[in-house]
Amino acid sequence: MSDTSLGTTTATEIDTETDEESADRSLGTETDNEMEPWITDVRSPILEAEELVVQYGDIQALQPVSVGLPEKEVTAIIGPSGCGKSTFLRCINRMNDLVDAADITGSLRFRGKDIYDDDVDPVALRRKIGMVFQKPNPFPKSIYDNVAYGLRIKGQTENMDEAVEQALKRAALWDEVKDQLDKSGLDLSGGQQQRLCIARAIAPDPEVILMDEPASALDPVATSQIEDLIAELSEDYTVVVVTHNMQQAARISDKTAVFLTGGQLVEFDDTNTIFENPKHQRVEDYITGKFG
Ligand SMILES: Nc1ncnc2c1ncn2[C@@H]1O[C@H](COP(=O)(O)OP(=O)(O)OP(=O)(O)O)[C@@H](O)[C@H]1O
Repeated sequence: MSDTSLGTTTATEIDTETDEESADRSLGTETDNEMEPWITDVRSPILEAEELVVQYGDIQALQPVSVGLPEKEVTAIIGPSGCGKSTFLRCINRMNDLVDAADITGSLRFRGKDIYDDDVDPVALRRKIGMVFQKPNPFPKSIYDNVAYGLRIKGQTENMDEAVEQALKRAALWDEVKDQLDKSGLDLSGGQQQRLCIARAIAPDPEVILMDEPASALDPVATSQIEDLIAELSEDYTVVVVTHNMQQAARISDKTAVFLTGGQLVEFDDTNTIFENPKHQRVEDYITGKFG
């Protein structure tokens, strides 16, 4: 395993749980609780939510959510507007820490370690669990400096050129920008900017990449490039992607989580099953466009 240190917690501590124990817990005793039926049969999930609840003041954005997400696969999160998709995604790298009103209970484990434990440094966590947002948001800096940013924060001083090149290649942007690395990231097209943001997220060598509607602000060609890129990235990374676009979810994901009104995770399964043979009528109604 690569460096999974989350601040003061050592990789060794995180490693202490065996795959078997992890799977046991994910399949375990919680199934007798009606509120969390989607402890799934994902073996050795890299991320596990257990009874995760988010409240913004009086608004309960997430009902108790329990789910295990598979490693090096793409999980799509779908559901109607306001059902808690972004809230769930932002919990995974503690972005909701930045929202004063957010009250989070339950647990969310990354490789068995609860990321809400006191000894987890959120900044270190976000290097392991990077995020890409709906609207491309490159820094007003050069292409090179955008990608080098996370590496510098991490304290890296050597082999910067190679690392920047590698990240740009992995984000399928290198060929388009290799001769203009000093150009401002803001001068790229929307699709290029989003791939630059993906390069910035993967430069510090994360294990998980969270994407919140990464293509919804892009044209069809740029969208298709991002979708192809997501497929490539899942060979090396765990990708969790929120999308409003059900066809996109069906195209790009291995697993799909369906959240419905009230912040309830109603169904989680293989993407083919969700789209072809969902277990819940409400999910079928949503998938077939009867509501939402
Ligand atoms: N910072 C916040 N303060 C208060 N309420 C919030 C905040 N962020 C989200 N909410 C509320 O929490 C609920 C879930 O919001 P969230 O953005 O997670 O849903 P979503 O499914 O991602 O929606 P969309 O598809 O429209 O982006 C909504 O009722 C929303 O209004």
